[in-house]
Amino acid sequence: MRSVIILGSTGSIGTQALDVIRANPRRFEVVGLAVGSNRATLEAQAAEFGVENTAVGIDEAVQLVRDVDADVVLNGITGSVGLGPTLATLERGTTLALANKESLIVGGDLVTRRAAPGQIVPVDSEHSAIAQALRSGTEDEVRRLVLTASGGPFRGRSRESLVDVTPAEALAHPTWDMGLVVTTNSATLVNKGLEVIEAHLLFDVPYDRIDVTVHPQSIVHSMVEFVDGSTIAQASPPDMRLPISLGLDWPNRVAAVGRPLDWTVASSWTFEPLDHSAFPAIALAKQVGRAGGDYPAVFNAANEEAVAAFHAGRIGFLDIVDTVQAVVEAHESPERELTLASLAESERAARAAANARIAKA
Ligand SMILES: NC(=O)C1=CN([C@@H]2O[C@H](COP(=O)(O)OP(=O)(O)OC[C@H]3O[C@@H](n4cnc5c(N)ncnc54)[C@H](OP(=O)(O)O)[C@@H]3O)[C@@H](O)[C@H]2O)C=CC1
Ligand SMILES: CC(=O)[C@@H](O)[C@H](O)COP(=O)(O)O
Ligand SMILES: [Mn+2]
Repeated sequence: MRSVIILGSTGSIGTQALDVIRANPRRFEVVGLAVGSNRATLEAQAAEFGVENTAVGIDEAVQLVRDVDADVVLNGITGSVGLGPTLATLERGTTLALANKESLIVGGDLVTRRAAPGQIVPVDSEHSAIAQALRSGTEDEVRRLVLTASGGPFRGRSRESLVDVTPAEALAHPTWDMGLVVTTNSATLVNKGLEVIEAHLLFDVPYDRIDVTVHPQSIVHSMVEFVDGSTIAQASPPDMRLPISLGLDWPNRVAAVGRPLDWTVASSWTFEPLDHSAFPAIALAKQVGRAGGDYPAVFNAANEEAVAAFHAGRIGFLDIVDTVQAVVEAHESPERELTLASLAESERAARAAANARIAKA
């Protein structure tokens, strides 16, 4: 029996994790639940799963992780606010099933340095796919990681045609049903930019050996190219319960957690190159990833502010990445060593810079 703490239990990742656990009551036991503010759903979940330890808000989530014994903590909180619980989990020595990519990207080596080998198990679909594919070869046999991107709801559109797109259009993801922030990030391709940095930090592969290809069907979740020219891809219908289940009990597979591909019907999987002129976010993310230090945190913080402003009707869709780019370009990294305190200050300054630009838009 694996004991599990779920952070963000009311969200898309959290509720799908509870689906996995509900279907496998002899394999998993929930010992802690944390949410942002949705107390009513939290209480219903705690009653259903018999959970005594619950938390509301980030400070309580950090305390929950510190106080409660568990085999694995699933971090399904959205945003860089998830950094505290990520660090608390690693410091306690508990396995971290990581959906909250922002905490890794923002913390960078402040996070990776605290993690024992294998302590972080990726839940993000692309990184779970890569982790599965990497089991086919040794580290020095890996030539390249290839992340797939759905292309989002605006795939194939020119930059000019995106000026007036609405939040509702941006939230109409073609293949995945996810929370508001990650869905918006899929539309701008900021999500894929973040995922390139996430892949670099998780698998220690240099940026010039991490590629992205657009795969609108979201069936191939990512690939590893090996030195002999062989490429191993992980494929399954788009359903986060599969990578979540692997995150909860890596490297063991949970039977019947997802439906397999149906080979009795005709289907096509297609791949196409990125359109960097319409979607500059991935090139920008690689630039901040290479710069390192607090640059990824600045990129993410500016994006979080711009996404909120877009949904509040304060800026247009193209202003999201334009704001991030302007904040990153104006940022001067402090000479001092990166610490949690300096990171918090860099994020605060980036949010202020983003909001100053948004106010003028
Ligand atoms: N959804 C998906 O399929 C995928 C998601 N991810 C990543 O997983 C993470 C979660 O995404 P998703 O589930 O879609 O997001 P949702 O918006 O659906 O859920 C967010 C969860 O975080 C909780 N939360 C928000 N703020 C706080 C806080 N301050 N303290 C504690 N809990 C908080 C929310 O609680 P409340 O309901 O009370 O506000 C909610 O439970 C993101 O990092 C995302 O990028 C990665 C791959 C796929
Ligand atoms: C399911 C998942 O992992 C998301 O992060 C997904 O990758 C979003 O899809 P795209 O960013 O490829 O549109
Ligand atoms: Mn993903």
